[in-house]
Amino acid sequence: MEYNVNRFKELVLFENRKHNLVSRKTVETDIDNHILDCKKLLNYKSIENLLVIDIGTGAGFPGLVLAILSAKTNFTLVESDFKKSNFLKLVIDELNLKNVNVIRERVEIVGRDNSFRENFDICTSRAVASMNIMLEYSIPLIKNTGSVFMWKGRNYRNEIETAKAALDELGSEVNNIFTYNLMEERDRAIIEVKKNKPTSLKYPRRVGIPAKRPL
Ligand SMILES: C[S@@+](CC[C@H](N)C(=O)[O-])C[C@H]1O[C@@H](n2cnc3c(N)ncnc32)[C@H](O)[C@@H]1O
Repeated sequence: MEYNVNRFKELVLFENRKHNLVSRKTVETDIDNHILDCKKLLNYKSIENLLVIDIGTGAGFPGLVLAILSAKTNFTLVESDFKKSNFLKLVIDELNLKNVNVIRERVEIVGRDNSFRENFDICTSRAVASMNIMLEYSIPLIKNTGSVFMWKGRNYRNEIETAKAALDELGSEVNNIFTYNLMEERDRAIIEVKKNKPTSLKYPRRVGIPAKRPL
């Protein structure tokens, strides 16, 4: 497993020189922290044997890192960007990972597709959109009583405050907040939101609308 994490690291650094997958200025120094940040979920939650969907995986955070570390868990990675989704597929092939698949599509479209809708035990996402927008992307995809885990910075309380209407409208509530130190004291949080009822077919709205007119 550690070998695969190290190989993933090498591939990010190598491919990043050709394609702009992660901010070039900081990736060489920050990559270990990005990986550590992703791993933190496993300190709080056992994800073994679950069906997980990761939204906006980018170059692999957190969905691909967690997939490398959790061979018994099945991951679907949603990433609309062509270069990034190709990179995710390249890593999956190189490491011969059998527990991951990649969907190159906007999540608003995936969330309206019956083969994905209300299908996952948990959803993860890091640095994709503010919490109110993320809720509209993620809640339709998880099963009733499933959970969404959102990686946030120290500003998470404001995000929760702004997301109150979205939490309500989507029949969900903040269940837990895990805070930890990454670069500084208590600078990171993973917010767990629990779904309490099936999602109205109204959500997610059309591509671009959740971000343009957040709930
Ligand atoms: C800032 S990056 C973060 C990537 C990664 N999660 C991380 O923590 O490094 C946000 C990613 O989300 C993807 N994304 C944003 N909105 C999306 C949407 N509606 N559907 C699918 N992917 C989306 C972008 O293409 C981008 O790769």
